[in-house]
Amino acid sequence: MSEAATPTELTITRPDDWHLHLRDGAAMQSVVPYTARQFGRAIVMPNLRPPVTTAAQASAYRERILAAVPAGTSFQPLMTLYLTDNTPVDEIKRAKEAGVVALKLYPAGATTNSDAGVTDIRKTYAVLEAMQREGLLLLVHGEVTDPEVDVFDREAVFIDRVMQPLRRDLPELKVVFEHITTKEAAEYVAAADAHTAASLTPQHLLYNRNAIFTGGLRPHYYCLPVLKRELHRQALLAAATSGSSKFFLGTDSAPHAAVMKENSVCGAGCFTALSALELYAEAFEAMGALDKFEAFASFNGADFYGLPRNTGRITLRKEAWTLPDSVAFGDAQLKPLRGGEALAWRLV
Ligand SMILES: NC(=O)N[C@@H](CC(=O)O)C(=O)O
Ligand SMILES: [Zn+2]
Ligand SMILES: [Zn+2]
Repeated sequence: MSEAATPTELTITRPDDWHLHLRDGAAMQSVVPYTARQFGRAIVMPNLRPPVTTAAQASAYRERILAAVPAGTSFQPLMTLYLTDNTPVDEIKRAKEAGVVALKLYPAGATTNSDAGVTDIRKTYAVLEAMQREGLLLLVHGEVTDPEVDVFDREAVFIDRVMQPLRRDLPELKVVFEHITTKEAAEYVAAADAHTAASLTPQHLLYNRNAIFTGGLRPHYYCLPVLKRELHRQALLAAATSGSSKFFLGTDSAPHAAVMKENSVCGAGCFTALSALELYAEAFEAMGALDKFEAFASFNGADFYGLPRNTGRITLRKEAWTLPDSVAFGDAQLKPLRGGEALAWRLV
Protein backbone atom coordinates (compact mmCIF):
# COMPACT_ATOMS: atom_id res chain seq x y z
CA MET A 1 0.00 0.00 0.00
CA SER A 2 1.53 3.31 -1.01
CA GLU A 3 0.15 6.49 0.44
CA ALA A 4 1.09 10.07 1.25
CA ALA A 5 1.46 11.34 4.84
CA THR A 6 -2.23 12.29 5.01
CA PRO A 7 -3.96 10.01 2.55
CA THR A 8 -7.39 11.02 1.31
CA GLU A 9 -8.09 7.62 -0.17
CA LEU A 10 -7.35 4.18 1.13
CA THR A 11 -7.70 1.14 -1.12
CA ILE A 12 -7.28 -2.22 0.60
CA THR A 13 -8.09 -5.89 0.12
CA ARG A 14 -11.75 -6.54 0.88
CA PRO A 15 -12.01 -6.93 4.69
CA ASP A 16 -13.93 -9.48 6.74
CA ASP A 17 -15.87 -9.06 9.98
CA TRP A 18 -14.75 -11.72 12.45
CA HIS A 19 -17.54 -11.08 15.00
CA LEU A 20 -21.07 -10.17 13.96
CA HIS A 21 -24.66 -10.50 15.20
CA LEU A 22 -27.30 -10.70 12.48
CA ARG A 23 -30.33 -11.88 14.52
CA ASP A 24 -33.05 -13.62 12.47
CA GLY A 25 -36.25 -13.07 10.48
CA ALA A 26 -37.20 -9.61 9.24
CA ALA A 27 -34.67 -7.94 11.58
CA MET A 28 -31.88 -10.01 10.02
CA GLN A 29 -33.08 -9.15 6.54
CA SER A 30 -32.79 -5.46 7.43
CA VAL A 31 -29.14 -5.63 8.55
CA VAL A 32 -27.52 -8.23 6.26
CA PRO A 33 -27.15 -5.79 3.31
CA TYR A 34 -25.04 -3.38 5.43
CA THR A 35 -22.46 -6.02 6.28
CA ALA A 36 -22.54 -7.53 2.76
CA ARG A 37 -21.68 -4.11 1.38
CA GLN A 38 -18.67 -3.64 3.67
CA PHE A 39 -17.26 -7.13 4.11
CA GLY A 40 -16.45 -10.24 2.09
CA ARG A 41 -17.21 -12.62 4.93
CA ALA A 42 -18.42 -12.47 8.50
CA ILE A 43 -18.37 -14.78 11.50
CA VAL A 44 -22.03 -14.98 12.47
CA MET A 45 -22.70 -15.31 16.17
CA PRO A 46 -25.09 -18.09 17.26
CA ASN A 47 -26.85 -16.31 20.16
CA LEU A 48 -30.33 -16.47 18.66
CA ARG A 49 -33.36 -17.42 20.74
CA PRO A 50 -33.17 -20.41 20.88
CA PRO A 51 -29.41 -20.53 20.23
CA VAL A 52 -27.83 -22.22 17.20
CA THR A 53 -26.48 -25.39 18.83
CA THR A 54 -26.49 -27.95 16.01
CA ALA A 55 -24.89 -28.24 12.59
CA ALA A 56 -28.36 -28.59 11.05
CA GLN A 57 -29.53 -25.34 12.66
CA ALA A 58 -26.39 -23.55 11.49
CA SER A 59 -26.93 -24.73 7.89
CA ALA A 60 -30.54 -23.59 7.92
CA TYR A 61 -29.53 -20.22 9.42
CA ARG A 62 -26.85 -19.79 6.74
CA GLU A 63 -29.50 -20.33 4.03
CA ARG A 64 -31.76 -17.67 5.59
CA ILE A 65 -28.85 -15.23 5.68
CA LEU A 66 -27.84 -15.94 2.09
CA ALA A 67 -31.43 -15.34 0.98
CA ALA A 68 -31.15 -11.82 2.49
CA VAL A 69 -27.95 -10.91 0.61
CA PRO A 70 -28.79 -8.39 -2.14
CA ALA A 71 -28.50 -9.73 -5.70
CA GLY A 72 -25.12 -9.03 -7.24
CA THR A 73 -23.33 -8.87 -3.87
CA SER A 74 -21.00 -11.67 -2.93
CA PHE A 75 -20.95 -12.23 0.80
CA GLN A 76 -20.15 -15.40 2.70
CA PRO A 77 -21.53 -15.95 6.20
CA LEU A 78 -19.21 -18.16 8.28
CA MET A 79 -21.24 -20.11 10.79
CA THR A 80 -20.67 -20.86 14.46
CA LEU A 81 -22.34 -23.04 17.08
CA TYR A 82 -23.28 -22.01 20.58
CA LEU A 83 -21.38 -24.16 23.06
CA THR A 84 -23.43 -25.48 25.98
CA ASP A 85 -22.76 -27.77 28.93
CA ASN A 86 -24.54 -30.46 26.90
CA THR A 87 -23.05 -30.08 23.41
CA PRO A 88 -22.52 -33.70 22.26
CA VAL A 89 -18.99 -34.58 21.18
CA ASP A 90 -20.21 -36.06 17.89
CA GLU A 91 -21.81 -32.72 16.94
CA ILE A 92 -18.29 -31.48 16.21
CA LYS A 93 -17.79 -33.85 13.28
CA ARG A 94 -21.19 -32.89 11.86
CA ALA A 95 -20.33 -29.22 12.35
CA LYS A 96 -17.03 -29.63 10.49
CA GLU A 97 -18.83 -31.38 7.61
CA ALA A 98 -21.44 -28.60 7.47
CA GLY A 99 -18.73 -25.95 7.11
CA VAL A 100 -19.11 -24.53 10.63
CA VAL A 101 -15.81 -22.86 11.54
CA ALA A 102 -16.06 -22.25 15.28
CA LEU A 103 -17.96 -22.68 18.53
CA LYS A 104 -18.79 -19.77 20.78
CA LEU A 105 -18.31 -19.85 24.53
CA TYR A 106 -20.71 -17.63 26.43
CA PRO A 107 -20.28 -17.96 30.18
CA ALA A 108 -23.90 -18.46 31.32
CA GLY A 109 -25.50 -15.08 31.98
CA ALA A 110 -22.55 -12.99 30.73
CA THR A 111 -24.32 -11.12 27.94
CA THR A 112 -27.28 -10.89 25.55
CA ASN A 113 -28.97 -14.30 25.05
CA SER A 114 -26.40 -16.20 27.09
CA ASP A 115 -28.63 -18.01 29.60
CA ALA A 116 -28.01 -21.33 27.78
CA GLY A 117 -24.26 -20.72 28.06
CA VAL A 118 -21.57 -22.73 29.78
CA THR A 119 -21.68 -22.97 33.59
CA ASP A 120 -18.20 -24.52 33.96
CA ILE A 121 -15.78 -24.79 31.05
CA ARG A 122 -14.47 -28.14 32.32
CA LYS A 123 -17.85 -29.65 31.42
CA THR A 124 -17.01 -28.95 27.77
CA TYR A 125 -13.47 -30.35 27.67
CA ALA A 126 -14.38 -33.47 25.64
CA VAL A 127 -16.01 -31.19 23.04
CA LEU A 128 -13.04 -28.81 23.06
CA GLU A 129 -10.71 -31.77 22.47
CA ALA A 130 -12.83 -32.82 19.48
CA MET A 131 -12.66 -29.24 18.17
CA GLN A 132 -8.90 -29.22 18.55
CA ARG A 133 -8.75 -32.46 16.51
CA GLU A 134 -11.13 -31.20 13.80
CA GLY A 135 -9.55 -27.76 13.58
CA LEU A 136 -12.58 -25.78 14.77
CA LEU A 137 -11.88 -22.56 16.67
CA LEU A 138 -13.19 -21.55 20.08
CA LEU A 139 -14.49 -17.97 20.26
CA VAL A 140 -14.76 -16.62 23.77
CA HIS A 141 -16.88 -13.95 25.40
CA GLY A 142 -14.24 -13.32 28.03
CA GLU A 143 -16.01 -12.15 31.16
CA VAL A 144 -16.66 -13.94 34.43
CA THR A 145 -20.23 -13.74 35.68
CA ASP A 146 -19.44 -13.90 39.40
CA PRO A 147 -21.65 -11.17 40.92
CA GLU A 148 -18.90 -10.48 43.46
CA VAL A 149 -16.64 -9.24 40.65
CA ASP A 150 -17.03 -5.61 39.62
CA VAL A 151 -18.45 -5.28 36.07
CA PHE A 152 -15.37 -3.32 34.98
CA ASP A 153 -13.03 -6.10 36.21
CA ARG A 154 -14.81 -9.10 34.72
CA GLU A 155 -12.58 -9.41 31.67
CA ALA A 156 -9.32 -9.18 33.61
CA VAL A 157 -10.54 -11.77 36.12
CA PHE A 158 -11.60 -14.06 33.25
CA ILE A 159 -7.97 -14.23 32.13
CA ASP A 160 -6.85 -15.69 35.46
CA ARG A 161 -9.84 -17.90 36.12
CA VAL A 162 -10.60 -19.25 32.63
CA MET A 163 -8.08 -18.34 29.92
CA GLN A 164 -4.93 -19.43 31.73
CA PRO A 165 -6.25 -22.90 32.67
CA LEU A 166 -7.86 -23.32 29.24
CA ARG A 167 -4.60 -22.54 27.43
CA ARG A 168 -2.70 -24.88 29.75
CA ASP A 169 -5.16 -27.77 29.29
CA LEU A 170 -5.78 -27.38 25.54
CA PRO A 171 -2.69 -25.66 24.14
CA GLU A 172 -3.36 -26.56 20.49
CA LEU A 173 -6.94 -25.28 20.36
CA LYS A 174 -7.21 -22.03 18.42
CA VAL A 175 -8.91 -19.49 20.67
CA VAL A 176 -10.15 -16.01 19.81
CA PHE A 177 -10.55 -13.74 22.83
CA GLU A 178 -13.45 -11.77 21.39
CA HIS A 179 -14.05 -8.03 21.63
CA ILE A 180 -11.22 -7.37 24.10
CA THR A 181 -11.61 -4.20 26.13
CA THR A 182 -8.71 -4.03 28.57
CA LYS A 183 -4.97 -3.50 28.76
CA GLU A 184 -4.78 -6.83 30.59
CA ALA A 185 -6.40 -8.72 27.70
CA ALA A 186 -4.28 -6.93 25.07
CA GLU A 187 -1.11 -7.82 27.00
CA TYR A 188 -2.26 -11.39 27.59
CA VAL A 189 -2.93 -11.99 23.89
CA ALA A 190 0.26 -10.26 22.74
CA ALA A 191 2.30 -12.51 25.03
CA ALA A 192 0.40 -15.73 24.21
CA ASP A 193 1.54 -18.28 21.65
CA ALA A 194 0.33 -18.46 18.05
CA HIS A 195 -2.90 -20.30 18.97
CA THR A 196 -4.44 -17.28 20.72
CA ALA A 197 -5.73 -14.13 19.00
CA ALA A 198 -8.20 -11.31 19.70
CA SER A 199 -10.85 -9.32 17.89
CA LEU A 200 -11.38 -5.60 18.48
CA THR A 201 -14.56 -3.56 18.01
CA PRO A 202 -14.75 -0.01 16.65
CA GLN A 203 -16.44 1.31 19.81
CA HIS A 204 -13.68 0.07 22.11
CA LEU A 205 -11.06 1.72 19.87
CA LEU A 206 -12.93 5.02 19.62
CA TYR A 207 -14.52 5.52 23.03
CA ASN A 208 -13.83 5.20 26.71
CA ARG A 209 -16.52 4.80 29.36
CA ASN A 210 -17.19 8.53 29.55
CA ALA A 211 -19.14 8.09 26.28
CA ILE A 212 -21.88 6.25 28.18
CA PHE A 213 -22.40 9.23 30.52
CA THR A 214 -21.87 12.32 28.35
CA GLY A 215 -24.65 14.78 29.23
CA GLY A 216 -26.91 11.96 30.40
CA LEU A 217 -27.12 8.19 30.10
CA ARG A 218 -26.48 7.11 26.51
CA PRO A 219 -27.87 3.64 25.88
CA HIS A 220 -26.44 3.31 22.37
CA TYR A 221 -22.93 3.30 23.85
CA TYR A 222 -23.76 0.44 26.17
CA CYS A 223 -22.38 -2.93 25.12
CA LEU A 224 -20.68 -5.85 26.83
CA PRO A 225 -17.94 -5.98 27.77
CA VAL A 226 -18.70 -2.40 28.79
CA LEU A 227 -16.45 0.46 27.60
CA LYS A 228 -13.48 0.96 29.90
CA ARG A 229 -11.13 3.74 31.05
CA GLU A 230 -9.00 5.72 28.63
CA LEU A 231 -5.84 3.83 29.57
CA HIS A 232 -7.48 0.64 28.31
CA ARG A 233 -8.59 2.28 25.07
CA GLN A 234 -5.02 3.43 24.51
CA ALA A 235 -3.75 -0.13 25.07
CA LEU A 236 -6.28 -1.48 22.55
CA LEU A 237 -5.29 1.13 19.97
CA ALA A 238 -1.64 0.26 20.49
CA ALA A 239 -2.42 -3.45 20.00
CA ALA A 240 -4.54 -2.90 16.88
CA THR A 241 -1.91 -0.71 15.24
CA SER A 242 1.14 -2.63 16.52
CA GLY A 243 1.43 -4.71 13.37
CA SER A 244 0.97 -7.90 15.43
CA SER A 245 -0.99 -10.49 13.43
CA LYS A 246 -2.83 -11.58 16.61
CA PHE A 247 -5.25 -8.66 16.50
CA PHE A 248 -8.00 -8.32 13.95
CA LEU A 249 -11.28 -6.68 13.09
CA GLY A 250 -14.50 -7.97 14.65
CA THR A 251 -17.23 -5.35 14.84
CA ASP A 252 -19.51 -7.09 17.34
CA SER A 253 -22.22 -5.12 15.58
CA ALA A 254 -25.16 -6.15 17.79
CA PRO A 255 -28.45 -4.64 16.66
CA HIS A 256 -31.22 -4.13 19.21
CA ALA A 257 -34.41 -2.25 18.35
CA ALA A 258 -34.29 1.36 19.58
CA VAL A 259 -37.26 0.67 21.88
CA MET A 260 -35.16 -1.99 23.60
CA LYS A 261 -32.12 0.28 23.93
CA GLU A 262 -34.08 3.33 25.09
CA ASN A 263 -35.79 1.41 27.85
CA SER A 264 -35.59 1.20 31.65
CA VAL A 265 -33.52 -1.94 31.11
CA CYS A 266 -31.30 -1.38 28.09
CA GLY A 267 -30.04 -4.36 26.09
CA ALA A 268 -26.27 -4.56 25.59
CA GLY A 269 -24.95 -4.02 22.08
CA CYS A 270 -23.83 -1.32 19.64
CA PHE A 271 -24.98 -1.37 16.03
CA THR A 272 -22.05 -0.46 13.77
CA ALA A 273 -22.51 -2.57 10.61
CA LEU A 274 -23.64 0.45 8.59
CA SER A 275 -20.35 2.31 9.01
CA ALA A 276 -17.88 -0.13 10.52
CA LEU A 277 -14.96 0.47 8.17
CA GLU A 278 -15.40 4.24 8.43
CA LEU A 279 -15.24 4.04 12.23
CA TYR A 280 -12.15 1.83 12.26
CA ALA A 281 -10.42 4.07 9.68
CA GLU A 282 -11.01 7.03 12.00
CA ALA A 283 -9.34 5.19 14.89
CA PHE A 284 -6.35 4.14 12.77
CA GLU A 285 -5.98 7.61 11.30
CA ALA A 286 -5.94 9.17 14.77
CA MET A 287 -2.99 6.89 15.57
CA GLY A 288 -1.23 7.82 12.31
CA ALA A 289 -1.41 4.14 11.48
CA LEU A 290 -3.50 3.83 8.33
CA ASP A 291 -0.63 1.80 6.87
CA LYS A 292 -1.46 -0.93 9.44
CA PHE A 293 -5.18 -0.98 8.62
CA GLU A 294 -5.17 -3.52 5.79
CA ALA A 295 -3.47 -6.27 7.80
CA PHE A 296 -5.85 -5.68 10.73
CA ALA A 297 -8.99 -5.58 8.57
CA SER A 298 -8.20 -7.99 5.75
CA PHE A 299 -5.29 -10.34 6.51
CA ASN A 300 -4.84 -11.23 10.20
CA GLY A 301 -8.29 -12.76 10.76
CA ALA A 302 -8.26 -14.88 7.62
CA ASP A 303 -4.74 -16.08 8.39
CA PHE A 304 -5.65 -17.04 11.96
CA TYR A 305 -8.77 -18.90 10.84
CA GLY A 306 -6.72 -20.67 8.16
CA LEU A 307 -8.91 -19.28 5.39
CA PRO A 308 -7.75 -17.64 2.14
CA ARG A 309 -7.54 -13.87 2.07
CA ASN A 310 -10.14 -12.11 -0.07
CA THR A 311 -9.16 -11.10 -3.58
CA GLY A 312 -11.39 -8.06 -4.22
CA ARG A 313 -10.59 -4.52 -3.09
CA ILE A 314 -12.53 -1.70 -1.45
CA THR A 315 -11.82 2.04 -1.23
CA LEU A 316 -12.41 4.42 1.65
CA ARG A 317 -12.36 8.12 0.86
CA LYS A 318 -11.80 11.03 3.24
CA GLU A 319 -15.19 12.65 2.74
CA ALA A 320 -17.51 13.90 5.48
CA TRP A 321 -21.06 12.51 5.54
CA THR A 322 -23.79 12.16 8.11
CA LEU A 323 -24.73 8.75 9.36
CA PRO A 324 -28.51 8.18 9.40
CA ASP A 325 -30.05 8.64 12.83
CA SER A 326 -32.26 5.60 12.46
CA VAL A 327 -32.82 2.75 9.99
CA ALA A 328 -35.47 0.06 9.62
CA PHE A 329 -35.07 -3.13 11.67
CA GLY A 330 -37.90 -5.42 10.65
CA ASP A 331 -41.00 -3.61 11.94
CA ALA A 332 -38.91 -1.59 14.39
CA GLN A 333 -36.24 1.10 14.23
CA LEU A 334 -32.53 0.71 14.82
CA LYS A 335 -30.15 3.46 15.87
CA PRO A 336 -26.56 3.18 14.66
CA LEU A 337 -23.73 4.13 16.98
CA ARG A 338 -22.94 7.80 16.17
CA GLY A 339 -26.25 8.04 14.26
CA GLY A 340 -27.06 11.58 13.07
CA GLU A 341 -23.42 12.61 13.45
CA ALA A 342 -20.66 13.22 10.93
CA LEU A 343 -18.13 10.62 9.87
CA ALA A 344 -14.79 11.56 8.28
CA TRP A 345 -14.39 8.53 6.00
CA ARG A 346 -16.76 7.04 3.49
CA LEU A 347 -16.80 3.66 1.81
CA VAL A 348 -16.95 4.33 -1.93
N1 LIG B 1 -21.79 -7.21 22.68
C1 LIG B 1 -22.99 -6.98 23.20
O1 LIG B 1 -23.14 -6.06 23.99
N2 LIG B 1 -24.07 -7.73 22.86
C2 LIG B 1 -24.10 -8.89 22.02
C3 LIG B 1 -23.61 -10.11 22.72
C4 LIG B 1 -22.11 -10.15 22.90
O2 LIG B 1 -21.35 -10.13 21.94
O3 LIG B 1 -21.66 -10.21 24.05
C5 LIG B 1 -25.53 -9.08 21.53
O4 LIG B 1 -25.85 -10.18 21.02
O5 LIG B 1 -26.33 -8.16 21.60
ZN1 LIG C 1 -19.74 -11.08 23.63
ZN1 LIG D 1 -20.90 -10.16 20.13
